[in-house]
Amino acid sequence: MGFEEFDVFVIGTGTAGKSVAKECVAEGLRVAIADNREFGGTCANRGCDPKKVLVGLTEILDRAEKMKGHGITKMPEFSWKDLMEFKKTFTSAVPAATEKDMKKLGIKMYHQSPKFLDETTLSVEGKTVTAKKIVIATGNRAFELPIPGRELPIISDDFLELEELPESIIFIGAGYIGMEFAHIAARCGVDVTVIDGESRPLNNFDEDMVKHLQDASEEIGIKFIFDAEVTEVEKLQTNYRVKAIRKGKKVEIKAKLVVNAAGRVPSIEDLDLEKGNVEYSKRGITVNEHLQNPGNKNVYACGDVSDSEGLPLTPLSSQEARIVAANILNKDRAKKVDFPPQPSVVFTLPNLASVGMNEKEAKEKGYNFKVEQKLAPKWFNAKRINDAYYAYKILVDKDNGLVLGAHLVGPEAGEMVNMFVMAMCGKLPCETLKGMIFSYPSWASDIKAMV
Ligand SMILES: Cc1cc2nc3c(=O)[nH]c(=O)nc-3n(C[C@H](O)[C@H](O)[C@H](O)COP(=O)(O)OP(=O)(O)OC[C@H]3O[C@@H](n4cnc5c(N)ncnc54)[C@H](O)[C@@H]3O)c2cc1C
Ligand SMILES: NC(=O)c1ccc[n+]([C@@H]2O[C@H](COP(=O)([O-])OP(=O)(O)OC[C@H]3O[C@@H](n4cnc5c(N)ncnc54)[C@H](O)[C@@H]3O)[C@@H](O)[C@H]2O)c1
Repeated sequence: MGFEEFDVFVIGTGTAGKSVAKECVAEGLRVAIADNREFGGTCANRGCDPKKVLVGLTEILDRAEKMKGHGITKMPEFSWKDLMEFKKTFTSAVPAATEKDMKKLGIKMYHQSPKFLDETTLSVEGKTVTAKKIVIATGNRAFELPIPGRELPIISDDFLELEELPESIIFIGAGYIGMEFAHIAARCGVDVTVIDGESRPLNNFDEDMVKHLQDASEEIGIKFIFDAEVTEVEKLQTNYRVKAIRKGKKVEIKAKLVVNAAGRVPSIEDLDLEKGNVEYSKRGITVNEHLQNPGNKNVYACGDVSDSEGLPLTPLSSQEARIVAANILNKDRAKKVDFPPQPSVVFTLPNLASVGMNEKEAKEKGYNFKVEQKLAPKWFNAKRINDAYYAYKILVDKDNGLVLGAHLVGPEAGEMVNMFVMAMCGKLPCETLKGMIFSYPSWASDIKAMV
């Protein structure tokens, strides 16, 4: 049994963990990092980045489909196999490159889940390791459905590795993953059904915008079954059968493949948190305003795994990592979590994007606000590419003209929402936005007409 001492031990090599490790080692601290999977985390290996590479191809198919009869005479042909090869050029180098980077910086690496032995001691790879500060940045993992046949569906990690697409897929869950992957599959010719226990997709997004997305999804052939709690998955000879209860009645559907997109939960079960007096709940590692654990003040948590007000999204993982590093290093910059407006985008086609308050929140908080809302397919930007799905809902504070929330659906909503982030962070009133000069014709230039 060896014994090693560190100033900081980081658990998890995703966006959050590697940022903390790098900042701390740069300041001369002795830093170690551990991961029980390939280094580099979810976003780069099996999340945002590879997903968006696949979306890139479907953008071409979508554009071509919409321009059929307006100049496009033949749909482009595509090869899923070649697309996956292209995707691998983004992902396959990530683990080795991450390790090389860590090694160069002098960060000690471990390739196993550490377990707490006490408040400052961990056991990893057969060694006992002590650290003044321990950072938990283990992210989320797919939620295992508590139903018979739970082992039969694949998860998003596996979808992103599919050598070929099956002829039909059932997605359990109409959240981010279910909707984004359903769009990819449907545009590549798969017969797609999405089943969800709620009465609509993407429950946290604006209902009106989601309705447009649902219409667009149905237009590309996606079938939805709502209010249906999945109760069992069965393997048949050539298909899988998904059983659900919908409004008291049994529903059964079949497909060649089932994807579990029913949510993600904190990855904390291997850490023996009790031994380290680390407080946690089913939402993740409990943190105070310094992202420090109230049970064990030597422990910080950041990224998806922290039970903070930050959404489980990549930019929030970076933001939280900055705060944790600043606290460990005792730096002057923001030591308390203070989240700026958090944009969230579902990369379906059209994109669904949102930042700030919805109408219910604005009402509850007592704002005196107006709602600027429109379906805008006749505006030049959408019309020139023959896209029927372009809509917005902007909440404006009547007292000072500031944007309280922006909810968008459209081909470039994922980019446009960032303009609203700037307006909100910069506290720019609508009159100021209207007086700005934006390039034309560009999607951003539409913002002046939206506020
Ligand atoms: C399919 C998919 C698509 C997504 N698309 C987007 C998107 O478009 N935009 C966006 O903003 N967000 C997206 N996300 C979310 C985004 O990936 C996460 O918010 C982000 O990666 C979280 O970073 P993190 O560092 O907190 O955790 P992670 O990147 O998940 O890193 C955690 C690391 O900890 C490791 N680990 C877990 N348990 C242990 C343990 N016990 N011991 C040691 N190591 C452990 C894991 O192996 C992993 O490497 C997507 C997620 C998925 C699944
Ligand atoms: N574009 C992005 O930013 C992006 C993309 C993918 C994932 N993510 C991150 O990953 C997280 C997880 O995404 P997700 O799509 O897995 O989860 P989600 O929470 O967004 O959606 C899960 C859906 O599954 C449904 N569900 C759960 N159990 C069910 C059951 N038994 N029967 C029927 N329906 C059931 C829920 O009602 C919900 O609508 C997101 O919250 C987000 O943080 C982000």
